[in-house]
Amino acid sequence: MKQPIPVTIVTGFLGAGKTTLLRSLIERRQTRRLALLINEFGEVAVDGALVRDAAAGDEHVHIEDFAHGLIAYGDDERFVPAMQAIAARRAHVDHVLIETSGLALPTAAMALLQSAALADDFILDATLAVVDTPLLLADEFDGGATGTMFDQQLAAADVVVLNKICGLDEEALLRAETRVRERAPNVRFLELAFDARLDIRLALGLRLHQPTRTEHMHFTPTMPDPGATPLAAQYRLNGHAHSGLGAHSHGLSTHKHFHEQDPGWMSFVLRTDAPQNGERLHAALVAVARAEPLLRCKGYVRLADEDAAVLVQGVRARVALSPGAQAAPARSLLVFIGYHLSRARVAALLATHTGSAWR
Ligand SMILES: Nc1nc2c(ncn2[C@@H]2O[C@H](COP(=O)(O)OP(=O)(O)OP(=O)(O)O)[C@@H](O)[C@H]2O)c(=O)[nH]1
Repeated sequence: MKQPIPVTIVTGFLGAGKTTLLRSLIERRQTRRLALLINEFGEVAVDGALVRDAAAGDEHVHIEDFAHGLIAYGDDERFVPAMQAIAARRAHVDHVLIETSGLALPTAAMALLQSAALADDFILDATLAVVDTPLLLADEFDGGATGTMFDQQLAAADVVVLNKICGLDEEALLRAETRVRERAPNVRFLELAFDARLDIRLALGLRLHQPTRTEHMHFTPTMPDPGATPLAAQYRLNGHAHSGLGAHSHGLSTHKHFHEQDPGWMSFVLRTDAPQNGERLHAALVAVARAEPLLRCKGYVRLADEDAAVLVQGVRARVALSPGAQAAPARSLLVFIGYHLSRARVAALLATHTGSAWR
């Protein structure tokens, strides 16, 4: 019988460090042959480009990205075929990693792995949720759409990775751990990470899920099979009970969340032809994050006297510009993500602070 390929799902709120974690796992892959699926909320695949840079043409790392989308429950047209294509190359793949968008729940991918189309070829190894620990400690995930998304991602995770911990003392780490445990009591492991660097043995090959193949069945009031496991002994899979009962109980994350993305979440791209001044652009992005509900910005820009692209990474008002791996683009391009974020206001603020038109 063929062995199912283990799959690790990496979730976490916008900017938590999911892509950084994947990059670091690629660097530490040793002999493992990896296939990665990257799902971004924004319409431009910045994360895919960053992960490709880390893989640097390594033939044992296969990367596929779907920008501007969500791996959705049932009505997704790309996820299942992409996974089936990986299954067809199974002799060359030891482990699959799926990065969900920062605004997606991992549960859609988790459930699809158990569908008839994929269950014979794949097994969920673990779901990891990466957390921006300073933002957690600053109560930035309390309440509202952000807090709801954060809690739902955590609730689906087996392992929580407390990331961005440089500068935090023991007492702060304990507080962060307590907050995660309070918010997501079912999380099994907590890991600490600097720059999302995890020992690969703590990330891959955890085998936290049993092989189960359940069609998406709804509860029927029949007697259980004599051999069915008691419900209490089953592995939790985000509200879906898995047993011979074919029960289907909804927990925190119902299917609704995959079908009806909250329309308040906005993502748009702004571009400019004018070469930028790094310091002014940095100050402009900090000003936008302070004035508007901006949660994430990222992209590549052209600076006035640089031949290489400059990578912009902003998580709220924490903005960093660093040298990118490729040549400077003809037009600078930034993706902005936020809740009820106004494209017009962000463009106007950028124009005021940088002196160039952003459209
Ligand atoms: N200071 C600090 N920054 C970090 C750490 N880990 C990641 N970052 C930075 O946080 C920013 C966001 O990291 P990403 O890995 O792109 O986050 P992400 O979760 O993939 O983001 P989205 O896909 O947009 O949701 C980048 O600027 C990273 O360099 C860390 O441990 N410490």
